[in-house]
Amino acid sequence: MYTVKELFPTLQGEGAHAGRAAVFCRFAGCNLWSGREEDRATAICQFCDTDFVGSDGFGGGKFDTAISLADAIETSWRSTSAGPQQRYVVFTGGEPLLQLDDELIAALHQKGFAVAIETNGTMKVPKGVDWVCVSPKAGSDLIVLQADELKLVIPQQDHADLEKIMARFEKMDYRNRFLQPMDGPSLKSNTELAVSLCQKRPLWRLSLQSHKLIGIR
Ligand SMILES: C[S@@+](CC[C@H](N)C(=O)[O-])C[C@H]1O[C@@H](n2cnc3c(N)ncnc32)[C@H](O)[C@@H]1O
Ligand SMILES: Nc1nc2[nH]cc(C(=O)O)c2c(=O)[nH]1
Ligand code: SF4
Ligand SMILES: [Mg+2]
Repeated sequence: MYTVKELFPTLQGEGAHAGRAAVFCRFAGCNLWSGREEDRATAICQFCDTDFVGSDGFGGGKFDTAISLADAIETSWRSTSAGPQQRYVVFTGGEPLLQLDDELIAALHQKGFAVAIETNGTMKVPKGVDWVCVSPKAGSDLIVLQADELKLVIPQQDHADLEKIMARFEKMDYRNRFLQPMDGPSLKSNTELAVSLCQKRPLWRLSLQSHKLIGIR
């Protein structure tokens, strides 16, 4: 059984595939925060911008089988009149690796989808995922040390430590590196910080949450 908070067609807003048509499947639940506001201050991850509790969002629900969820993803893709080419599904959450399994990946490949994930990098990635975006969280144990894309939300700690952390990630095996300004009350100054760091360290590129800028999901 898979618990899905929401399922919707949109454009990937972030990172290397920004602008690409995709179905987003947001699984319920996360291992770094309960999702309840009263627990935020004591959570490992405290800056989350997402409601991933329950299954009551647009297109959400409980899916008994991999086939039934893959069918719903295909229906969502078709709902925008998109053709059969470049089928792309992004699993996010919450933490998608709590639920994504081989059977679901196989069912989507069968339908011609490329499978992407947005993960906090604390859980093993199943074989067969076509695009892995890791977004590490300070205070958690990062185990996904190789990926297509690293997306570091900044700042998560003292600015003095930030460049040291970036230097460490520069030596690791990530094919693309992004800085994404943390949304919240300091978004403007966080964006300025990200711009100046990308200029100073050109192994990094800026990732804006472009879906928020244009008011799409
Ligand atoms: C809601 S998370 C779900 C996937 C996974 N749990 C993770 O953290 O990567 C999706 C993406 O949004 C980013 N994100 C969460 N809160 C954010 C915020 N306040 N500002 C900018 N990015 C944020 C995460 O770092 C991650 O890259
Ligand atoms: N359009 C759009 N792009 C996204 N990229 C990552 C997202 C996420 O919440 O994981 C996200 C999202 O929620 N919407
Ligand atoms: S790890 Fe991801 S889903 Fe979980 S609380 Fe942090 S940003 Fe949100
Ligand atoms: Mg989001």
